Amino acid sequence: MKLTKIILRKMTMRMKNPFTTSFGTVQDKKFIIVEVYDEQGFVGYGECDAFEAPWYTEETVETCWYMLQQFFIPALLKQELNHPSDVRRLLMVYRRNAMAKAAIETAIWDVYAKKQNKPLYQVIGGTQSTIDIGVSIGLQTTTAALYEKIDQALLAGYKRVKVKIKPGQDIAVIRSIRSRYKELPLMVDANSAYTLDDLELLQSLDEFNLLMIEQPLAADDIVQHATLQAQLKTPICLDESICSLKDAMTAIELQACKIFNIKIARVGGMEEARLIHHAAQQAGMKVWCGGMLEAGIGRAHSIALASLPYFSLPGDTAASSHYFAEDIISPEVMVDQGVIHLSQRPGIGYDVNQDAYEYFTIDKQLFE
Ligand SMILES: O=C(O)CCC(=O)C1=CC=C[C@@H](O)[C@@H]1C(=O)O
Ligand SMILES: [Mg+2]
Repeated sequence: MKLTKIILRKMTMRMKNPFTTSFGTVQDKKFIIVEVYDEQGFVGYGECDAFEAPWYTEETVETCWYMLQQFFIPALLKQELNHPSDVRRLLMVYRRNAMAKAAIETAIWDVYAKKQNKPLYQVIGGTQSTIDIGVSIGLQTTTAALYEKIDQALLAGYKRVKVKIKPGQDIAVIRSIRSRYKELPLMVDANSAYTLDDLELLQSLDEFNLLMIEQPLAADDIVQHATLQAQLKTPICLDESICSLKDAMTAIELQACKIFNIKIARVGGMEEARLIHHAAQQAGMKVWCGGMLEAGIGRAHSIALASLPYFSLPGDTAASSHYFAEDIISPEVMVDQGVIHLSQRPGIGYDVNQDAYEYFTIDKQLFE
């Protein structure tokens, strides 16, 4: 397979509701789409999940555009590729910049699957034709607003609820949720808002029967997470700390967590995500697929990933309509009573909705 043409698009889509974490708020989601064409005219799509500001990881929309334009596109355009897994090796000489790498690598996986006339999920080794889905609820300003979001999620049939916490908006909030929803499969995500000085506070979350606590400490605190996990009953799930297979192996070795949230963008591509899945399986750790408030193309890739055999906990890939009034794919991602049925069509399994796609494009660059 040879890539003959690549198009980068900068897009912006207004989210139905602003999403707030311990870092800040996203209302207008800016992102990049990578379109790759091969010599036979097949086209594949990848989405870059970086946010506008570097609060989740160090990458931004602009740094990803730059890395793609200056390094990753020149490295891959006109290259003869035997398999999409070659991309991981070809881009390894460039340090980090995982989200920019993942955007082009996933587009190449899509082309490859379309050339094989097979659904991407089967090409990567996925075996589950349905996957369970939960929702992630951002920080709310009132308890009433939080209850309303939880009620909506339950009404739609989502399989679990994740709520964000931060210092000052933690124990009392979780206590009130738990007293109102006794059986709710519930977890919390701190997005690195605590330190080991908060040990007692984090231990007091043990009484609420949470599925897990996601990323309580800083991204580079793998050792500190091991210290914390040894003193908590609730499983720790690592998100921001795991940016590569190597990070995953370190966390396994140190017993820093019991669960990984795998995101294709954060780890640098579909191949790295698969390797982390396989390592977790060998180590007996649980995995699930996170979300990045992505539009339909990123969402489709995450859905394919979550079909790998060892993904067992509900993911964050909620329906398109949960985030946006209109998505850039057709059909949109639908969730039926908390379940997504994998598309059996070739590649990512969704078409681009051309009208919406053009409408949300704010910049475009062609490489040949
Ligand atoms: O619904 C989704 O796409 C998941 C939303 C979500 O929880 C997150 C998205 C992006 C960054 C973080 O705030 C966060 C996470 O940490 O998992
Ligand atoms: Mg998280």
